[in-house]
Amino acid sequence: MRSPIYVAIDTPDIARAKAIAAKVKNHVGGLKLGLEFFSAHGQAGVREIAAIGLPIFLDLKLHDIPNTVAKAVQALGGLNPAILTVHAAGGRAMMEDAKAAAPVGTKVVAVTVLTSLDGDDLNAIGVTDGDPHAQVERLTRLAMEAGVDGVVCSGNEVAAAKKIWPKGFFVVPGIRPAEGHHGDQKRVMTPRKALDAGASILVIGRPITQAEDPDAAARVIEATL
Ligand SMILES: O=c1ccn([C@@H]2O[C@H](COP(=O)(O)O)[C@@H](O)[C@H]2O)c(=O)[nH]1
Repeated sequence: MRSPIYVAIDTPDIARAKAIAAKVKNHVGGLKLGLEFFSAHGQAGVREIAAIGLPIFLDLKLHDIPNTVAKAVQALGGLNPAILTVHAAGGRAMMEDAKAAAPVGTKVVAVTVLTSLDGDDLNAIGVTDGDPHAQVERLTRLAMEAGVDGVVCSGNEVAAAKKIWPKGFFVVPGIRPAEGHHGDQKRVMTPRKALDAGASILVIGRPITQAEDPDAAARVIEATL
């Protein structure tokens, strides 16, 4: 069975991105490319990384009016990403139109509450109950009604999201293999606990990419699953 680990290759340096991808390719399930890489290298860069042969998760977190997002999804369609993200906060019509515009084999997944946000951050942007859990539940229901394939949430909420949407696809970032430095992530969980709670895939960046030996780091994490 394919590993649930998708490595977040967050760098604008294409040589470094290729080197990391080549190192980890035998022990992970896929590669995630996000805004940092895409802003630097666009679709041509994505094709170069896809040539390594692993499924590509294009994490662009699209968030705009429905027509604009649908046209962007259409423009990205030729890349046939395995997974593509939009923001659930863009609303139901935006998610419906994103799904309708995506290629048949692409899972469209909606970001609920970024794992870098906590209750105080939510209060500051007007989510008045300031409760990440409640907001993830609310946006999971909306994403399910909109007909996308699943949601992105932290390991802390994935069990509740799965209860709402048993057939959903759950992407869990904010993965930290051990206690210690979380960087900018505020809602974190270990890989084992996140899988047990219901994650479909685990997104792991710096704990692998910043390791001296990224392949060894991926294998150590895989052994805990
Ligand atoms: O809520 C979210 C949504 C996406 N991400 C992305 O996942 C990786 C996490 O990287 P780490 O280095 O493991 O922290 C990164 O690419 C984010 O853009 C997220 O962290 N949280």
